[in-house]
Amino acid sequence: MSSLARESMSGLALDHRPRVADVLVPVAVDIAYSYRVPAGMELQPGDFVEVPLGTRETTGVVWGVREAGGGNLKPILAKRDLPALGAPLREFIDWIARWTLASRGMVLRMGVRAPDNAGPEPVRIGVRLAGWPDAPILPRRMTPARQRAIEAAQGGLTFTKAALAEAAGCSAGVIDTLVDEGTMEALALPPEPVALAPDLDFAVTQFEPGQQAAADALAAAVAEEAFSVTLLEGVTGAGKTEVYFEAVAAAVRAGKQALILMPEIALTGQFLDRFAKRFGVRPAEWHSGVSSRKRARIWTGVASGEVQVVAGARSALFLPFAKLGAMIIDEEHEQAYKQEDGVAYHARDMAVVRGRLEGAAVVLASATPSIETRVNAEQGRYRHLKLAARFGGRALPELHAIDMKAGAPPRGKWISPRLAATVDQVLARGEQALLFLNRRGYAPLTLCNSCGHRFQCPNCTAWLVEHRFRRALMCHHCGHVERRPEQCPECHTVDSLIACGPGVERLADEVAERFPGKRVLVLSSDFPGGTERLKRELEEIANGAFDIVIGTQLVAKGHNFPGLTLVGVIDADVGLSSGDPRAAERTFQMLQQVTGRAGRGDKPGLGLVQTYQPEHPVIRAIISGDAERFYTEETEQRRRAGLPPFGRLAAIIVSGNDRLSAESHTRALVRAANALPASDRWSFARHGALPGEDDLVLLGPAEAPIAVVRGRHRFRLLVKGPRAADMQGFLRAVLAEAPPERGGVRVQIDVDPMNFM
Ligand SMILES: Nc1ncnc2c1ncn2[C@@H]1O[C@H](COP(=O)(O)OP(=O)(O)OP(=O)(O)O)[C@@H](O)[C@H]1O
Ligand SMILES: [Zn+2]
Repeated sequence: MSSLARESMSGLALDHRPRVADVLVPVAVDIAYSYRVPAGMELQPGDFVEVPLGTRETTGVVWGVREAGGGNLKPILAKRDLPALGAPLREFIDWIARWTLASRGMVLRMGVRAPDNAGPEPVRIGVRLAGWPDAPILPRRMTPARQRAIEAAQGGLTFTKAALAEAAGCSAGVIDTLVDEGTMEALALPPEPVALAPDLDFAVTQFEPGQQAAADALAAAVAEEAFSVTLLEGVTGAGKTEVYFEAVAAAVRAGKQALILMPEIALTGQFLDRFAKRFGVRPAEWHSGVSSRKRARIWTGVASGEVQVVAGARSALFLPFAKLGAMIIDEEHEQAYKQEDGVAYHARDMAVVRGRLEGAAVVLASATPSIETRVNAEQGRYRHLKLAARFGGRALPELHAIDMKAGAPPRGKWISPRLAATVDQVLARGEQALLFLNRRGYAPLTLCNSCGHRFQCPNCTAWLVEHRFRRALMCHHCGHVERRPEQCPECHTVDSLIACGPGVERLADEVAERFPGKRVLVLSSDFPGGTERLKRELEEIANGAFDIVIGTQLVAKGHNFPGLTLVGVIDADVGLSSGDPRAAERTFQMLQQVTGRAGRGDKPGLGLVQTYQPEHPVIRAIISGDAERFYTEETEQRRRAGLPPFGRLAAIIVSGNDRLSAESHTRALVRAANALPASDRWSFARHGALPGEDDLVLLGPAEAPIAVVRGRHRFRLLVKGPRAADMQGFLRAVLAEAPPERGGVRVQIDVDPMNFM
């Protein structure tokens, strides 16, 4: 007789039928494990439970409850006091796992890490005058500081110690003494709310007619309280942020929640302030820089509906919204939305999925939408709103190409005479210039002048990048760091090492030499001080504290620097020749975004683009300002090549401790694909056969362009096929048919890959 039956017979159980719960646990397994539900425990799908897992215990989420004989299943240990995961979020987790081929447990992990990090709330201590107002207790000895503290506390209000010390202009020690003396009393304060309710009428934006129409359309979409996707496309500086704030307002007005996803949330101090300017308070912030305790509280607040607006990085997509009304994906074209390690998912695409499951309005905002999103809008799957002009009658920057074949700077210099002369003019007018170079460090390659030795990473197929600031040679792929030696390790010649090519640090040397006495800032993500430093620096740029800013792509994203009138692109050709199918699109977006930083204030902007290929279609499209033409041509090329969004791609990346094991497993995968029986869900062009229009094709194996990363040898396969093919079904079948991964071999699947390295 099972123990459950015994319990039932003894009359302990409220429910007499034995029940089994299928519980998903946050580890790398796809199936939900079955556990016996102890008598008397009420469980619903979505409930958090404590379960035994091997030799340990873990928190899992109930995926289903069935009536069945529990047999000798292990029992659920306890039900946790956490808000249950709603059905749409559970479905979302299943959906992502199916789409990415990740295990459901790993996807769940992304959604439930937060509440478990909740340590006990730190107790906040407040102080106030004891005996106020009738029976004050004065300290035995009065000092001016004590006097000020007592005066500041008049009225009987409760202050935090720090706030009172600041108001009184005294140290916290003075307050402590007053508490010891009995003059003040200390008491525990309730925890600070994680986010205050936005005030929809705090500062209503006065829109221009075009903006107003777009804002109304977004508000109407949210008011439908049904799933929709709208592309909000507007030139740089058009006021997209202000406009989509009205979608947020509409959601809150309807008693619902809003999520704003941003590609680089850690850098968006400016954004949070703008939100506060419109709504009086900042939204809840969600990213890796937020303390885990605070995240745990936001998680709970989002689940209860108390937190109404969240601005966050892609992981915010897994928050347990109680009633999601609107989702904004800002800078939807950004590659940062694609997560590459662990579960390989694209947050923009998954946001659309979540929006559908939640019945929410999704807004994709960008000045340079991805081809995928553009096509969806053109084909009517998405609504399309356009803001064609900058706010306040400001003009888009005037753009010119500088042909470096004709007007190149001397060797070892990167700023052409024409760009330098224009910087002089801009600075003379008291305006700011931005020099953009998307290369961190001092120089991308170091070599020996005497024997030609090149410094390569010991773990990766990559040159070491010199970082002079840190006096080191660094690998940008694995983080390997070594000292830059005095002599060549190969031929031992002293002082023979030379830097090849420019990085932002080297450009800074040239700027210091060419523009002496100017205030120059190099903005790069790898300087010490991290996000806090960057935030401050971005603010200072906006306040005009620098004349020349040198920066990587960090400066290109969404910032508003009113005094900046000139953007000089040092090397527009950098990304054009890579083998990436999105190379043209990315370069176009990058150049459009960075030149879009110019002239956002009262004065007109100018963009100068240094290039060796002024005739290249991407460069021509940028300079002419004919974005439509670029989109049309690029879309047509994708269509002809059967590339996304007209066809689908998936990458299979096989890595191993040595080249041979990685390569032979890759070949085994190819054999497995060729050995698959025919299916009615896909057709596969077997090796040697001419692929038909509806066939999936397997390209490769090819050694990855960066063949070794972190000591692991990598091979790639690319599956390409029509939109309608069941790509995931095919991938699953191949993996099932292939031999098991042995000897340190690992297979990663990347559906809709953005990275081909
Ligand atoms: N209706 C308005 N009233 C007052 N200020 C506005 C209005 N619309 C836009 N602005 C201001 O214009 C500037 C540009 O707007 P915003 O940054 O939203 O543009 P954007 O379209 O997001 O540009 P980008 O794509 O370059 O990030 C901001 O300083 C913003 O506050
Ligand atoms: Zn490396």
